[in-house]
Amino acid sequence: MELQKRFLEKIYEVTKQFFALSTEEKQKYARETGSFQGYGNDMILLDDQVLDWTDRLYLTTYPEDQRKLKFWPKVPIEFRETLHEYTMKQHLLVEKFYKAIARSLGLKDNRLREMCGENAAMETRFNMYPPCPRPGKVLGIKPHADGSAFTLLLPEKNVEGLQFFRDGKWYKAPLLRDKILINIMSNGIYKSPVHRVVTNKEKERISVATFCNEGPDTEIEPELMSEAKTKIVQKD
Ligand SMILES: O=C(O)CCC(=O)C(=O)O
Ligand SMILES: [Fe+2]
Repeated sequence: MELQKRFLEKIYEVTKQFFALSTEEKQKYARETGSFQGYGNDMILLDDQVLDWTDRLYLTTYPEDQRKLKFWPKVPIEFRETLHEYTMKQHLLVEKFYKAIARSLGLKDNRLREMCGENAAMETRFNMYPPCPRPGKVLGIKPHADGSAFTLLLPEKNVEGLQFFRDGKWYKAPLLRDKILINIMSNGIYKSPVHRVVTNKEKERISVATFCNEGPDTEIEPELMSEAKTKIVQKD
């Protein structure tokens, strides 16, 4: 447990150190037009688009042959190695998680894994929200539901900001210490929660979100959910 805690701290540490670099240094990993990977803010899709109050680094981490290392920071020196280790740990967790979800849906243990394929894809987004002079006017991230099958989120443990929407109201997510929060896929049974991040005047906030999806060329068949639903109904 102590080891796990130290490892999660290391992820925060390298993330913080990366965002603390000069803009010039960070720009070496800048996102290219039309690509999601790299350093930078939102893709600009509309003239009057409101930008999120955030600095981001977005990287494909799995399968390994999909990585674009030119966007992987060389500074801090431990960044790449830490992200690789984190990805491998997350991959093991994802395997276990697929099993647990399949079981909870009344499906065979390997059903989701088979469907999502060995090469389930993972992308990691490092978010840094700087202190904001007008917190009431600007959001760190606008309301959204993650498009991933599920998200492993390492939220900042000292600074609040994440909120979830439920029954017409926003609720603050409690601060989590050395824990990963899992947001689950969207389907008729598990709902993908709408969330946002608010800003504050005093403190920067960091989070690391890993989006997990079925592998390339894989589609999750809609029948799976009917299969699951039927089983759940039969169980009741
Ligand atoms: O910063 C957070 O706590 C949430 C980040 C998030 O929702 C995202 O990156 O999709
Ligand atoms: Fe999100």
